[in-house]
Amino acid sequence: MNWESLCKGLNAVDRFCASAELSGVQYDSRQVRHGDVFVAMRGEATDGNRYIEAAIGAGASAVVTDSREAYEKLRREHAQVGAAVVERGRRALAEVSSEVMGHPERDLALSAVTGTNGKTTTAFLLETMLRSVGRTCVLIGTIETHVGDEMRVSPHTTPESRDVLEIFENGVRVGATEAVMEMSSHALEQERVWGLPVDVAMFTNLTQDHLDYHGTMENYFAAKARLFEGVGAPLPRVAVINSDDPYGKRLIVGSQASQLMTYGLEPSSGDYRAEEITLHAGETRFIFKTPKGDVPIRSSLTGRVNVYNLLAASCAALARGLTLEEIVAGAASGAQVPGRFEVVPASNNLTVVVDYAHTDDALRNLISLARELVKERGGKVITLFGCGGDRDKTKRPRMGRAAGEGSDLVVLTSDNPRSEDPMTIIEEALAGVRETETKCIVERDRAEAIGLAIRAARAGDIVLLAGKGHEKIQILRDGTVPFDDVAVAAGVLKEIG
Ligand SMILES: CC(=O)N[C@H]1[C@@H](OP(=O)(O)OP(=O)(O)OC[C@H]2O[C@@H](n3ccc(=O)[nH]c3=O)[C@H](O)[C@@H]2O)O[C@H](CO)[C@@H](O)[C@@H]1O[C@H](C)C(=O)N[C@@H](C)C(=O)N[C@H](CCC(=O)O)C(=O)O
Ligand SMILES: Nc1ncnc2c1ncn2[C@@H]1O[C@H](COP(=O)(O)OP(=O)(O)OP(=O)(O)O)[C@@H](O)[C@H]1O
Ligand SMILES: N[C@H](CCC[C@H](N)C(=O)O)C(=O)O
Ligand SMILES: [Mg+2]
Repeated sequence: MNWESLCKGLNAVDRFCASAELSGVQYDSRQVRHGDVFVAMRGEATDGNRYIEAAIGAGASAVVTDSREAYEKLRREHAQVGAAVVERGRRALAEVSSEVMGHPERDLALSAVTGTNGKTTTAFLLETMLRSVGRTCVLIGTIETHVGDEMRVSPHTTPESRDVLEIFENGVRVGATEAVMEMSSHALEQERVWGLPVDVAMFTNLTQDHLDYHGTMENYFAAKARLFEGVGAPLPRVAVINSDDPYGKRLIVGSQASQLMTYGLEPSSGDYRAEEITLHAGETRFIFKTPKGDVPIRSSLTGRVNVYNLLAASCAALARGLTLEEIVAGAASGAQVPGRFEVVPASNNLTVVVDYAHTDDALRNLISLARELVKERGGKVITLFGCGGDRDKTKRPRMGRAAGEGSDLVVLTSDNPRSEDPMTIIEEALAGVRETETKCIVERDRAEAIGLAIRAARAGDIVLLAGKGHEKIQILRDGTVPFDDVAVAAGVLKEIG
């Protein structure tokens, strides 16, 4: 690709078309290789424009900048380098990446899921269903990225457009026809998904999280709603929306998609419903009621929240052309989603569960599920949790309260403290636990705390290890260390025999 032809198509305020061959696109100067175009964007932590010299030093042939000043400097000092100044860096990044990579997004039918909780699980479920009918898929989300059969680790839930498009391009190469991805509110707000044509858009739910970033629930909702408006792309063809959720109801009223599929458990709500639900540890069954007929769904996922996730994925699978029978088979073939109600094998009648609940709503759902499961055997619910540092502080006391309200014992510990003092975070969460009568043990060291929680349990009890799910690291002020709730719990269980 030649910069001259690329920059002619770019929606730039001003540009300088030096003759340069381009090999790739980068938005991080540290990744630039010879012949790349570097897109310099202002951020919150720093400003990509500060790294233009470094990018040119690393071999950038052209620079797209969102700073007039940087553009003028480039023109004065680097006449051999192509340059363009744009209004919005992330939009330009998406447009340039798509052009350079040959528009891979046009070759994939994209299903995207947003909402506070359930995105990862729903995306996994839909991918499983699509794969079960032989389609080759790309999956992008919090835990893993899949390119056909290849598995990669995910640095972000929703990467920058350049990285999404590269994954798409890799997918197209191996014959993928479908892409399933989570779209986080951060990514929608920042337009990391600019220009991606969404075929099926799914909404799970909206409850409090990320107010450090969005400020208010209305802003947070507006960011999520952007998925249904098309971000630099046409409106999604099909909107799949949870009609039991108050914010879902608002999306339904405003929906302009040519096909709207509403789902829920409440009798008066969705066109696609779950009835006759039976919930056990490791098995969920319900009748999937649809305008096209009713079928029995069985899945190895646990809990009511997963009925919602199964409904969302099933609706999306229908929209992607699967039959009801194929959906039944796909749901039954789904394996464990890592760190989502993952039961750690134990031989002593204790149930230890690792789950990614990291909001008050998710904790409440998790604890009430555990309560249902121990009810018959008269067991107790022991909940271990912590709150992430450098994240929404207002959710801390809410999480504390949610943990205290439903549990028989709370063990309050660290999650990922990041740059914050772990004890300060714990104090903020403790204020919420103290609003309840429940006994609370505080232990800042998560490994120690897991030991305390499991050792406090008796046969028949459930121990919930919440917040870190699939994560394999702990992010501390002094650095990042390997950490795995499942492995730590398995170690303790082995010790106590
Ligand atoms: C708040 C937020 O979303 N921040 C993300 C955002 O940062 P930013 O726009 O402020 O960018 P910045 O760090 O100031 O850098 C500006 C520019 O300079 C560039 N740069 C920077 C340094 C350098 O040496 N050279 C260089 O070129 C950067 O690549 C960037 O293009 O863009 C950066 C580049 O992609 C991300 O690394 C960064 O993620 C931070 C680390 C983060 O923690 N993000 C989280 C909150 C996030 O996005 N989470 C959601 C999921 C949430 C959920 O699942 O509930 C996600 O989608 O992952
Ligand atoms: N549909 C749902 N409604 C409410 N809570 C849910 C739902 N699905 C899952 N959860 C809870 O939320 C946790 C996270 O689930 P999941 O990873 O699927 O969500 P996510 O939206 O991808 O989260 P994140 O934004 O942090 O990546 C689960 O471990 C479970 O406790
Ligand atoms: N992806 C989300 C969830 C993080 C979960 C929890 N382990 C934490 O670190 O707060 C975030 O970055 O806010
Ligand atoms: Mg996720």
